[in-house]
Amino acid sequence: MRFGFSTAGESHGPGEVTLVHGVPAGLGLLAEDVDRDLARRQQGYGRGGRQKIEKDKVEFLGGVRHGYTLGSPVAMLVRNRDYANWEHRMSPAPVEDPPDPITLPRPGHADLAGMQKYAFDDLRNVLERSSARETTARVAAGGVAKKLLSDFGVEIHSAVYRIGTVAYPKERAVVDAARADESEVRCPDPEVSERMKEEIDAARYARDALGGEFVVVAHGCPPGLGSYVDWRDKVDARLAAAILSINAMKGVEFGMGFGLAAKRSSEVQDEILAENGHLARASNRLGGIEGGMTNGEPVVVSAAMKPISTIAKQLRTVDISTGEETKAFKERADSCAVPAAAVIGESMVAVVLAEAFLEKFGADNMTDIRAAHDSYARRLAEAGVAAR
Ligand SMILES: Cc1cc2nc3c(=O)[nH]c(=O)nc-3n(C[C@H](O)[C@H](O)[C@H](O)COP(=O)(O)O)c2cc1C
Ligand SMILES: C=C(O[C@@H]1CC(C(=O)O)=C[C@@H](OP(=O)(O)O)[C@H]1O)C(=O)O
Repeated sequence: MRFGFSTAGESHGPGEVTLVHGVPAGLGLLAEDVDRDLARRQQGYGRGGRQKIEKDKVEFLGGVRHGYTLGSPVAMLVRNRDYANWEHRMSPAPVEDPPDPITLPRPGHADLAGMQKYAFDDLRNVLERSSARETTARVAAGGVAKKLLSDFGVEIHSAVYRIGTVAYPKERAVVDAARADESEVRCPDPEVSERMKEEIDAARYARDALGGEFVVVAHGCPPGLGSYVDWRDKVDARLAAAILSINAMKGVEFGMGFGLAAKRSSEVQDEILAENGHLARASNRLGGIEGGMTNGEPVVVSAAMKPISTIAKQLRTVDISTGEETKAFKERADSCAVPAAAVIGESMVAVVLAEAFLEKFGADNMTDIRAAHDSYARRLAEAGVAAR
């Protein structure tokens, strides 16, 4: 089965579940490989009270034995500690005194269309699954994908380069992404990080919230992941879908992104140079992808996140139970989640690249995959067309 994953779980239910299929046998995999990114996803200046309650840790329920994958689906559980406070409201079994329905949909959240689509009169039934708490389960899948990729020298980092109106040059964020963990907002520049934090404080003080932009960089991808042959195989299209599937993402770019539309060709294409028997590029303005395939340069994907929609400055809405105009439902929320979204972005990029990697090199077991990978690298080197 092709590498990929599904998730289950509600935000305040018992836990977040991930089922990763198509994982090759023989991949070394420890809980700490997953827990590292679960912890990073919980961090970030501007998060709400929920992160003080949760301490996300993975439990493997299937697919791993004595530290190695078995080739069977990898099943993972992250328990929601907050469930202890929600057992009555989120009980899977019927309850005698159900809570009052919530009928004031928030503009910008999934509430209204979700109630219309699934015939709910209580938007809690929508909110619980549309909440970005689900991204915990995605980051668990990303942990498996990242471990596979790192065994072949592929490393993935991210950095935040805009929060609200405070921006840092994207090109510099790309170069310094490996240092972003040092910043509470995941921006590699300490001075800009402080200004971003002030921007978040100011928005929160105004009972409002913020979005921003982040970039994910994958170093060490071999050329030829993805394909130009079929539209479904193009790796940039798959990465774009994966990024846009993250809650609140409204735009995705590769390399210099939309900025290239205003340039002349000679200012955009990455010239090919011969360098000591290798090929090199004079630049990486296209973000490491040409013709729907990786080209051996770092893959550079960035995304724009819209501001959080649950705000204390409640926006106008209509009470679905009465038809009366009123103010939107409000509960505990983040005021900025761009730093967390960047970590989720890393995970989704890792999943897509791992899938494309296993398509290219086989998927049954690590020994055969390594042999195919090394043979490909040898052929490119012998032909003098290996990337730097
Ligand atoms: C890490 C993360 C945390 C989020 N936290 C909140 C939040 O606390 N409150 C909220 O209203 N939306 C939050 N969102 C955004 C909503 O989940 C998202 O806007 C909603 O699911 C509707 O989907 P859409 O924005 O993609 O259309 C968060 C998103 C991410 C990625
Ligand atoms: C719980 C997480 O994110 C949540 C995403 C979210 C939303 O509406 O998307 C709403 C908030 O949850 P709560 O209502 O419990 O405060 C966020 O904190 C998480 O990322 O772990």
